[in-house]
Amino acid sequence: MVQMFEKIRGHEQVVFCNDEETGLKAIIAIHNTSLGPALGGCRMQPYASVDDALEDVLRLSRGMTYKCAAADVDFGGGKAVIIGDPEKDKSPELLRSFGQFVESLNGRFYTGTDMGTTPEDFIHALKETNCIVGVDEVYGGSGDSSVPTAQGVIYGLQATNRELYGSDELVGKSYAIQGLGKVGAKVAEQLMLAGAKKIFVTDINPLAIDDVQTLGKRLNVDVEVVEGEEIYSVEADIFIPCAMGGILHDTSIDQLKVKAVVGSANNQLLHEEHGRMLKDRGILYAPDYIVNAGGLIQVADELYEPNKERVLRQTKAIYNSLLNVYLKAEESGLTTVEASNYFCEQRMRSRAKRNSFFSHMKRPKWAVRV
Ligand SMILES: NC(=O)C1=CN([C@@H]2O[C@H](COP(=O)(O)OP(=O)(O)OC[C@H]3O[C@@H](n4cnc5c(N)ncnc54)[C@H](O)[C@@H]3O)[C@@H](O)[C@H]2O)C=CC1
Ligand SMILES: O=C(O)CCC(=O)C(=O)O
Repeated sequence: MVQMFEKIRGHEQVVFCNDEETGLKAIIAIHNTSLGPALGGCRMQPYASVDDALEDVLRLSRGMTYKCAAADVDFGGGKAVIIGDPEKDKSPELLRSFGQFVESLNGRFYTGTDMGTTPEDFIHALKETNCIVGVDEVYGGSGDSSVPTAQGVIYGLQATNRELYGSDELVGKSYAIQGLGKVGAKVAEQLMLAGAKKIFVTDINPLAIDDVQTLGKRLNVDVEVVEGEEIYSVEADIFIPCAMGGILHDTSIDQLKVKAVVGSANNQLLHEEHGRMLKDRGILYAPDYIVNAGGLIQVADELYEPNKERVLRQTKAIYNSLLNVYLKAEESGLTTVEASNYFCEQRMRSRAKRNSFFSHMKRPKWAVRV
């Protein structure tokens, strides 16, 4: 018992959802609601154990607290994981059952897609709860959140080029992209359109590789496909992780030949100390939760009635946030993650009295859907 509380230290609430009839086994973690109700996607994965699932949801939900603070949205950090194979174990009943558990939290947790789940899945959950975001526009949602996420990565790359080379220009540089899914493919396309000199890519999905190669030929950009972990050792200006987390560790950091890492993947650092290791190697690290906040900004905005223009404007703020973090890290000797955490914790402390625990219903300004 004591051990379990030790494990969830720092989190407000962890809910284990078990429905034997539909086979649902899920965990919802609410990390911190001092800025507002928790918001974060729901991942479905065939975790090897409940411990692995718990560890993932705890890390991801903590990341959401910082992401909300960095993006300046009045929401807190939460996330959910469903234990199961997204190809085999999904059913409308399972997703409705998940929706019922979300509803039982009475507006303390809003959720939507993440890896392994799609906006279509959540149409079933939406039948049981209003606390669902990111479904298609025809169902009242704001649609594909990977569009602003990819745009945010581009702003992050521009800010990083400014820091490294004194200019925002994406043109003439080389980039290494890991993962060409919803976000990575869009980033690759924008870089090619912006005149990138060369793009190294890797993905386990051959179709995603074919698409990017076809586009490279059409736009006359040199696209080189590399296998798996080779992506860590290519000679490029910036590495862009857009697949799984935990990929920046002792071995991969040793191999990196880039000047910076700027990508969408959540929880890129295996441990926070790896931020120090990157700094010591002279590699500029853009904290993932700043760079990949575009999707969050869109789904948070959706709860006040979707407005694409407003989302784009707020996503653009990623550029300045990142430059501020780089400056703070440079002046203070902190790593970029420590500098960024510092800003977020400051914001949480200053807002906590206004958006306090359980009080979102009382906030007069915004009509959060309940
Ligand atoms: N979609 C969004 O708006 C947001 C996504 N993120 C994060 O960004 C990352 C990418 O998200 P999406 O593009 O939406 O996911 P996705 O599932 O559409 O794409 C992931 C891609 O990575 C590839 N991949 C998987 N394992 C790989 C491996 N070992 N090596 C190379 N490629 C591999 C997959 O084949 C797929 O093409 C995830 O970490 C996600 O949590 C973060 C914030 C928002
Ligand atoms: O992008 C989304 O749909 C929601 C936000 C989220 O879960 C994330 O940023 O990881």
